[in-house]
Amino acid sequence: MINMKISNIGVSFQNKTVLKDISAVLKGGELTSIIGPNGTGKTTLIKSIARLIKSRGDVVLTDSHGNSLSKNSIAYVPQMSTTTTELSVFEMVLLGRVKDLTWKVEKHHIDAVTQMLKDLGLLSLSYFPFCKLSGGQRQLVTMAQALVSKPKVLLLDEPTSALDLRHQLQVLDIAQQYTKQTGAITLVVLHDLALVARYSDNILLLHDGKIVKKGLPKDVLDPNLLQEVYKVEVDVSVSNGGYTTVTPIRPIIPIRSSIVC
Ligand SMILES: Nc1ncnc2c1ncn2[C@@H]1O[C@H](COP(=O)(O)OP(=O)(O)OP(=O)(O)O)[C@@H](O)[C@H]1O
Repeated sequence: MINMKISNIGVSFQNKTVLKDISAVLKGGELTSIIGPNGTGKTTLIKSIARLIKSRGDVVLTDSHGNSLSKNSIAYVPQMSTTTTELSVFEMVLLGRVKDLTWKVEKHHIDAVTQMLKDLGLLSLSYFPFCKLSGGQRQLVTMAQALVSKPKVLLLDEPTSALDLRHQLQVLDIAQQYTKQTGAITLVVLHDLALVARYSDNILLLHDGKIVKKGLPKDVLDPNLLQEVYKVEVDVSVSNGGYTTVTPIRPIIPIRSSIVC
């Protein structure tokens, strides 16, 4: 089983501290959600783990024998791809295999891309230019590109933000299945706490650049804790179908007075 040890991650931008002493241990086969209010450092944390930005502290990824795994084992899917490439959807997803490609594209690469496009319902868009896709379609293609690279660590930054209800479930189902079947570590930034409750093995709750709680969904999705962090009264309940729902009731401080100009 792979293991990721995050120790004392800290990030500052122009002397402003954005992340402080973030430490956690993540295990293979588990999907962990990162939640917290806007601007609290979720994207910064995921980018630090992907080593896309400089940070203090350490991220050590090891296999079951304790050997270090390289940065190439990590796939990062950003919040929204703004790529203006004329490449087709098929070519974009094939780029996920770039580490394995030589001068020739082998049949197994084509098959892997075709299967991924099928799984995500994108096959009919195979030869459509990526730059002409809708926001949601781009999100699905970027996810497909990440998955065909068979990452040991899958980092997803708000992967459902542009998706309709069906595609939200589809993407998170696929991320969960991938995590369980391959033993990968998956970290997902999400705002929808009902989806968080449904798909997470663990949750990291961030506030003001710090982890205020980490643990199982039942422990982190606590109404009092959520009220304290999000400054909103919430109802956490279980539906007849057995799904946890988190309903915002009202802000505990008037919205207008919380706006800082
Ligand atoms: N390159 C940068 N330069 C300066 N400040 C930055 C930079 N990137 C992020 N920040 C600041 O760091 C803070 C955390 O940003 P981050 O994007 O990590 O938050 P987030 O929790 O992902 O927010 P959201 O939920 O709104 O996406 C914000 O105050 C943001 O303005």
